[in-house]
Amino acid sequence: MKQTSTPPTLIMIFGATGDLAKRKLYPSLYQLYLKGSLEKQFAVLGIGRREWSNEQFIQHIRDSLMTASSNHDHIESFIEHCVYESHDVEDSSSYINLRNKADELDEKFNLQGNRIFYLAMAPEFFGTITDHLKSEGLTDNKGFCRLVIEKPFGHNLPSANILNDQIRQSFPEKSIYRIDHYLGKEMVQNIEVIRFANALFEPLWNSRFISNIQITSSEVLGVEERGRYYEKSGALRDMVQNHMLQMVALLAMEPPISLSTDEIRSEKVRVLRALRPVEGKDVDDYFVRGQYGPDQNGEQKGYRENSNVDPASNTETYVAGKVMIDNFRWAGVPFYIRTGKSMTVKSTKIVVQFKDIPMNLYYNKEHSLDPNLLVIHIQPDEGITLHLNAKKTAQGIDTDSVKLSYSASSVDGINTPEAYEKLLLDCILGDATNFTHWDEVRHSWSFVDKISDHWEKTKDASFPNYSAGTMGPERSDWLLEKEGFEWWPIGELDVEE
Ligand SMILES: NC(=O)C1=CN([C@@H]2O[C@H](COP(=O)(O)OP(=O)(O)OC[C@H]3O[C@@H](n4cnc5c(N)ncnc54)[C@H](OP(=O)(O)O)[C@@H]3O)[C@@H](O)[C@H]2O)C=CC1
Ligand SMILES: O=C1O[C@H](COP(=O)(O)O)[C@@H](O)[C@H](O)[C@H]1O
Repeated sequence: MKQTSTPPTLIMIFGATGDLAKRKLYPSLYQLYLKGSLEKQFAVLGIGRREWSNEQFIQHIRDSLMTASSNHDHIESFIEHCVYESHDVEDSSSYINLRNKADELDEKFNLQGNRIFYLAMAPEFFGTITDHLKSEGLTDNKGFCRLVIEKPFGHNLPSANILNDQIRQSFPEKSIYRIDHYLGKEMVQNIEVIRFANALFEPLWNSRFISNIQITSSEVLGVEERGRYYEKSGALRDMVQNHMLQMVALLAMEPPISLSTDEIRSEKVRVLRALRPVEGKDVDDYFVRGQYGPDQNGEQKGYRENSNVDPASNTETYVAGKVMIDNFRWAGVPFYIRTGKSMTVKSTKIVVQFKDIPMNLYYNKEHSLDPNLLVIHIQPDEGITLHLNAKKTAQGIDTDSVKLSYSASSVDGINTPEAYEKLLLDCILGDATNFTHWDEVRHSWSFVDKISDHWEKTKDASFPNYSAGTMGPERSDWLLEKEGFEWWPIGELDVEE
């Protein structure tokens, strides 16, 4: 089935031999190709350091697609559009070869000079690459030039600032597509629709009716082979600065006056500007950090036992926090967030807990009323569930909790597209709505830096403080308990199909 058709495009992937390209980018491009979203006029120019022949590259893509896709029928025609160029991004002299190759592909596939430069490489190379793309004339083409940048965008605000200044020398903000793959997830995109397309929710979406919002993104996997990266990052920079705060912004923003990229972004920025800064000793009241140790049976190893990890590492693999938004709508409503590695379940869920009704007519000693909840299931299940109270089917007026569920996969009957597929398509179409603007990045770092500054000054002597395979350190329960709340057990809230 043909989706939206796209303009002719050359997609230059820097880091074409790497993990991200193999696991996400080629399968996503192939899916777009299968759906007819890539016209015949497209080409992929893969760039890596290793000296591969074109045949080796094509075999690499074939392997990736054979594993990732269940439809192998069009692999051979797809890879006819893929070409490899060995190139060290630090070698200024070889950009001229790249330019020639890009021009050749332009002509061969009639790409009308449209180019996307996808930087799927370590961030230390981003600035060098963009400098050279401009100085060697790769951006002097007659079509559009877009730059896709992978995370992490800097390590803190000062480094993000430097990086931003550098890439802005070569690309204007409107041509920069900073990836946050959570913004490509179906149910993250659905947050806006649930809020703004339902008369039922929007009038209640404020501090008068909502008592707290909980966002959990838990992973079962540990840090595995990514110790080198993770040691410098930790959960706060890896997940909170980007994905978690983006979800907070989408949940908390005011209705935009239109669905244009600029209007949505500016509402998100206003939320990020309103985040209550947490610094110094206050960090210990608002945030909890954790690091996993081995599990009770010794089957799963602890974080400190991973390769490229300091055996006395102070890096957090878990963060829970209370985020306050100091504006009129959200005064006094805590947004609790938590994310971590090596936890019990792989799950991302948002639980919106409504305030209790003013007087419970149905209260008796045996049972109290459950609060109304709206659960937004981001992954692995996708959908929404509304938890209500209704009369028990029996004599009397006893109440029971009931759930109204919508499961995206069972209703729509299709697998939702992978986040990267949607984001690549958006980029080819020139829609930057689901990418992060510099202002969002700037405010997120500013919030997160104050927390990491405090943590860097103070070692956590209790690390490791949760066992692999559990829901994090006990102190994260205290964070809610002291305010009369508790984490909703996300493992038990699955959407009912
Ligand atoms: N992997 C993932 O799931 C995710 C990755 N990311 C981000 O994506 C980016 C890439 O990650 P990932 O694919 O895992 O990294 P890899 O280490 O697997 O790949 C790195 C790539 O960079 C290339 N490279 C390194 N140095 C040079 C150089 N001097 N000149 C040319 N090419 C070079 C490598 O080429 P060669 O091997 O030929 O030397 C390789 O293709 C990172 O920013 C990461 O943070 C973000 C989210 C998820
Ligand atoms: O960006 C990242 O996200 C993944 C989690 O993504 P998900 O789509 O599987 O929820 C995380 O594992 C990784 O550490 C982080 O860099």
